[in-house]
Amino acid sequence: MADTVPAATAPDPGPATGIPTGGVEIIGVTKRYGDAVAVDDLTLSIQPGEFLSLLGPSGCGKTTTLRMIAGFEHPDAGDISISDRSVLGLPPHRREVNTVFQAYALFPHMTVAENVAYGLQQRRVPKAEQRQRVAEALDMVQLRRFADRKPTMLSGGQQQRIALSRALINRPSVLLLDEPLAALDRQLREEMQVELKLLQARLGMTFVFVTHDQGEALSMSDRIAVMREGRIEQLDAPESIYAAPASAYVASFIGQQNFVQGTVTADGGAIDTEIGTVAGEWGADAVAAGGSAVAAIRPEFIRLETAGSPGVGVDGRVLSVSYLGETLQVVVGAGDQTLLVRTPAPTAPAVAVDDDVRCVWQPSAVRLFAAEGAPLASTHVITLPDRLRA
Ligand SMILES: Nc1ncnc2c1ncn2[C@@H]1O[C@H](COP(=O)(O)OP(=O)(O)OP(=O)(O)O)[C@@H](O)[C@H]1O
Repeated sequence: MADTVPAATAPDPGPATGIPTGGVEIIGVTKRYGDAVAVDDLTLSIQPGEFLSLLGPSGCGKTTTLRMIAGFEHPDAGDISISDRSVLGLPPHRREVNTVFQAYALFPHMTVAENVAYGLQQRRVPKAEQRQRVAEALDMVQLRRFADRKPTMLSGGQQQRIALSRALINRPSVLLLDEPLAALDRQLREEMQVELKLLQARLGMTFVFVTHDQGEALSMSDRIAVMREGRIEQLDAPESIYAAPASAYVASFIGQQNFVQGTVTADGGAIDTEIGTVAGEWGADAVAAGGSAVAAIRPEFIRLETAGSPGVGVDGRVLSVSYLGETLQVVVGAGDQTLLVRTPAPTAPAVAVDDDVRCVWQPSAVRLFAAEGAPLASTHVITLPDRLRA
């Protein structure tokens, strides 16, 4: 995320071949920096017109992957093709891509229209055509009325939309976006997410979007590639990643989870834990009987009932109740384990701290995974106050 240089201009699309433009094939790509492997034998096929997000924690190789597609970095091994042609060895400006960075780097002394026209000017596109294309590009982001203003007279969100229209004006087949919304405040970011998705659908252009924000990836993407240490851990539609994560890592990275550690039972379909036997469905590979595993239950899949009610679950005591607007968040202590429960506020049961309750869930909502060696990234862990342990 260090670039402050406007994205390179893209050439006009190649000759019509009948092959839809904008597909990206990454085949067995590795990138090393000294001894560190930033991207590790990565293979990924991005469809023309797809909105694909690369999602993962800092340092997992998202930006390096994007920069190799753009041509700012070069793989040590493997191949990358765009619209069915290998781009290895091609400089950024000869690829059918353009990039939008987090730092939008608009020229402050130029007007909005001059900023957007910059790439066309460099390519000596005739003035009349420049004017028409700038107007079109500003219309795409609904900012034509600001054409004569200086960027400093606009909000952060408007400046980012100008950076977008500057990247779109050369009609790239693929738009690469490296955390373009990270600098915006939350409300603006959410508005821009909707706008970006609408724009992408309208243009039918391939978008490759780098983010470490799972909400952003879930709300915009056709598919999400969850990355870990230079590799793809899971590639799937947002709803599949959310409902059926393949590993505890993916489960911990997308949404919130209650993780309960245990040992796989003899029949292999459950784990024995501190809060009893928890049955569920295996994420990817099942662990053999007696092995260490973890059960993951999302807060919104747990229902609160009165203590002693029937149903699969566990009895506990309410430790805290927080009103979050649309939802009520309740933390329940059961032995040394705490469970986070989230329930729609309008239909939430009336519960208060120290109430005895029963947390109930459907076994089909529980995912079982092999226990990870390292602690899970966003494992829900709350230390019980001593007074509540007794
Ligand atoms: N120019 C470089 N020189 C040395 N190491 C680098 C360089 N660029 C990236 N790396 C290393 O490669 C790994 C992957 O970095 P990369 O920037 O692709 O991750 P990322 O997932 O995009 O992280 P972030 O979200 O923080 O940008 C990291 O360990 C990083 O330190």
